[in-house]
Amino acid sequence: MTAHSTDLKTLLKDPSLLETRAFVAGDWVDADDGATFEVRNPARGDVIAQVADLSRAEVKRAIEAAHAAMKGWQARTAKERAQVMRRWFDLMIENQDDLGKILTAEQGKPLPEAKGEIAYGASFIEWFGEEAKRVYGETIPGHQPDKRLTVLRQPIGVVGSITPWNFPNAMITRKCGPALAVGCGFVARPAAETPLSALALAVLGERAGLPKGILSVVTSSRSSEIGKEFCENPLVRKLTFTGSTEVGRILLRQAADQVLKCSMELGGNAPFIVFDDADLDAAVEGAMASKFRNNGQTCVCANRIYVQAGVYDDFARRLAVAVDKLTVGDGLVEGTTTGPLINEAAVEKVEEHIADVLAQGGQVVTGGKRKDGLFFQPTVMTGVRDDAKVATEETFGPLAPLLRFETEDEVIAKANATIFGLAAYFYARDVGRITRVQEALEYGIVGVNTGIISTEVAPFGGVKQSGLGREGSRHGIEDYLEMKYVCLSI
Ligand SMILES: NC(=O)C1=CN([C@@H]2O[C@H](COP(=O)(O)OP(=O)(O)OC[C@H]3O[C@@H](n4cnc5c(N)ncnc54)[C@H](O)[C@@H]3O)[C@@H](O)[C@H]2O)C=CC1
Ligand SMILES: O=C(O)[C@H](O)CS(=O)(=O)O
Repeated sequence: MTAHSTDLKTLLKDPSLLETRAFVAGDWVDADDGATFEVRNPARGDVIAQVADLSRAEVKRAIEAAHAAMKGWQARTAKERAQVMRRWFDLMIENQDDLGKILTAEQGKPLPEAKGEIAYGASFIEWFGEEAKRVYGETIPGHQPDKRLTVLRQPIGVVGSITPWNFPNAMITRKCGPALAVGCGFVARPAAETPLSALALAVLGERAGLPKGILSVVTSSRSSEIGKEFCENPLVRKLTFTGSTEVGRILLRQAADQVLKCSMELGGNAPFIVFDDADLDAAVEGAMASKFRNNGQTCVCANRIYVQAGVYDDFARRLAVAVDKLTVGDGLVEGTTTGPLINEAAVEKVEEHIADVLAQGGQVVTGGKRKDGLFFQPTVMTGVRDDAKVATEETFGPLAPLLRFETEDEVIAKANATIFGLAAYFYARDVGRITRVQEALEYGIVGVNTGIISTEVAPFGGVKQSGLGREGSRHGIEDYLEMKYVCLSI
């Protein structure tokens, strides 16, 4: 670990963005029992903050306050709510540099990438502020002469939100954007690894004019306890979760008791397919973007790279050259392209996947070893078998495993042979092949000749065991609305 500590406050233009109290019912509070948990900088290992460690009692108060605040918030017009959301967006962009530094300090991604996440996260606040003005109802021709039928679309109610550490800003705004824009109350429980970005978001939301109590950020190290409060509290009408499929299953089981409506953005195992008619330079560029963004810690990262036999060796060589240009280091240091992994378990997972490929006779082309602390060499491996752990489990780290294939039918079958179905990518130029492959891949998102697919204007989400529902786009607002059919007899 780097010796020097991270004195975050001195790095910020506005140190008041570095909040360590929880935001409950419109007040900044310590935990009732004064408990706190540590937040560490994964690049340096030092403690950068002690944050309020809430229990269910405080979360219950936050839920009740969100429920109470909805009446007044829903009484405002969609335009008035949109104006608050727009101010929130503007404040995020004005403070992008500070928000980026806070994010890099607690999550590790390089500052340019962190600032990119702030812009991406802010785009959901902007987008759904606008979308809220277009939540239309319906009139339906009556089934009897004296009947007038209408359909209303109303805010679902209080939303409980649980999010991961890998995108500590955008994963929250992708949820609270639509929820708050339509008039819901929102209680966010961020990952304990990265609470500071969520708290800074609330500081700006309060400044933008969100009414007292409509948004809470309940920081806690006791994730399962908070999850149970969300699932068991009768005032909660919606649970929205982003994280692993394993935890998604736990929450869905818990939510079943109240038949609680859930949105789930879960794990992935993205295939990245390079056909022999691909533009190899473009394919290398796409693989670099998809595989090594956030040091491989995204649910839509290329997890298995299939290369058609005729271009396998050439692609492997070109990819290794590009990977060797990456600069691993502290995300707050200029020039760093690749930060640390989030924790020791993440490092060990990458080591386990590499060892497994080697044990099966595969080779390391470049990288392959951990560096000091939580840093890891970006790695390319060849000779990877279809039954390797890296082909069936999500690595969530900087490992690019290359698997060889012969035919289109063979690679589609292999790409689809997983319980996951979030993102898939392929590079080809033949229009018939592009059409056939994009239709045959069983995924919620398909990148064709691109490795980056994320945008607020398109529906993000998975099929199979990668999730339920969609976030972003005009569809993303549906998860925070209920439909009411009114049958008027005249
Ligand atoms: N589909 C998507 O958009 C995304 C999926 N993921 C997936 O999540 C995993 C990596 O992120 P992690 O944060 O490690 O995932 P995780 O599933 O371990 O944790 C996600 C969040 O759930 C909380 N949590 C854990 N156990 C819980 C429980 N029993 N009850 C309530 N909350 C609980 C954690 O504290 C964290 O805030 C990977 O599998 C990745 O693919 C991560 C980000 C986005
Ligand atoms: O958590 C994630 O991995 C994000 O959903 C990926 S993205 O939205 O930034 O592509």
